[in-house]
Amino acid sequence: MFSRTAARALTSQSRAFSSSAARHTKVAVLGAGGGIGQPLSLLLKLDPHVSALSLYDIRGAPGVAADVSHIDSGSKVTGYAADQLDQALEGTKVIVIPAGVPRKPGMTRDDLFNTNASIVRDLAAAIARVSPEAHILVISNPVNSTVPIVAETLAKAGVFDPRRLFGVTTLDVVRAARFLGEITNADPKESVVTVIGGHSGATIVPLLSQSPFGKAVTGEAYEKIVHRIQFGGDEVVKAKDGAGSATLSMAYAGAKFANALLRGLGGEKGVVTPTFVKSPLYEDQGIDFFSSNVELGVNGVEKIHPVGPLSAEEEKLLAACLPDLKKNIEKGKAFVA
Ligand SMILES: NC(=O)C1=CN([C@@H]2O[C@H](COP(=O)(O)OP(=O)(O)OC[C@H]3O[C@@H](n4cnc5c(N)ncnc54)[C@H](O)[C@@H]3O)[C@@H](O)[C@H]2O)C=CC1
Ligand SMILES: O=C([O-])CC(=O)C(=O)O
Repeated sequence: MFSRTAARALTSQSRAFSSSAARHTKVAVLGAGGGIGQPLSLLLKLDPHVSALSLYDIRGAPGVAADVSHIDSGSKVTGYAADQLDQALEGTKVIVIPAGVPRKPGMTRDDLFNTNASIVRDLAAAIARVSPEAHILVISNPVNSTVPIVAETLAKAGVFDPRRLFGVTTLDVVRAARFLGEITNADPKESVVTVIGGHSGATIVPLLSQSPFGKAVTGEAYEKIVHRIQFGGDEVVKAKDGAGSATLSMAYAGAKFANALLRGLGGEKGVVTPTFVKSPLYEDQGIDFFSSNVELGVNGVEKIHPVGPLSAEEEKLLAACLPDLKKNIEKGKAFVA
């Protein structure tokens, strides 16, 4: 049993935590009118850490903002039209970017490069000018290339801080937990899987051997679940049959990652999740962006964790990942150079 003094101490500690976790952050969504942008804006409106929500798109953001702004949570929502990007970015601490075209059946994520590279570069250039200290969460595909594009654009402007740039790979982590839960009958909250590498096909490397549930999966079942995690995006593209790619699960994943970052920025300790960041882990092989578990804190990236022990199968998956990832990163950098 707690003594009265201990109970009082706990209460004041939890008050202190809730005040550090209270609404204090202005967040922008660039691409807020889209399939991801709309539900993501809704979920961010519900996040207790968000004090203001700035919704921008080249079309439709004021309407989405008017709609979301009626929800009875504490944050203030403002929509911005195509010619109001600078106003949308003013004073933002966290910027989430789901702007750009999605896949249709038969396309790879890399097929989106020609359209999305310039969209992301131009948004990054505006961020460099108006809100260079913001934390930037890149959802737009191909993530393996768009994150280096943002990094190079910020670097050109002299404002790149690797602690504040994140490729959102959370959907791979969400899928891995769900798919593993499905085959092991575990609650997905218990069947969490670290996913490393990048965000497309063979560059997605799930580390099932590090999960108590995952390490029990072997043989054909192992091959199948790895393939499903790597190509989960294709399942949705195929089922939507020309109407786009994952939007609702991605909005959930984007809000989940944003919440983790906001908790870290608010001073919560021990917030660790995979994300695609500038990373030293495979730099000796010319790969300077990589997703692995990252501790998020008051400055953004606090600590990049090593990948940990890998099974023989995972070593093979990683060997297949690295050359593809390297090409994708180089393509992004070359675009800005
Ligand atoms: N990282 C990940 O795990 C995932 C990434 N994606 C990617 O997210 C992106 C968006 O997907 P959806 O929302 O389904 O597409 P969408 O076409 O429904 O929405 C994209 C939005 O971006 C807007 N947009 C285009 N150019 C813009 C600009 N310069 N500034 C601001 N907004 C602009 C469009 O007007 C549109 O509203 C795609 O590239 C897709 O591949 C999708 C799912 C998962
Ligand atoms: O598959 C796509 O094009 C969208 C995406 O990145 C995903 O669902 O993982």
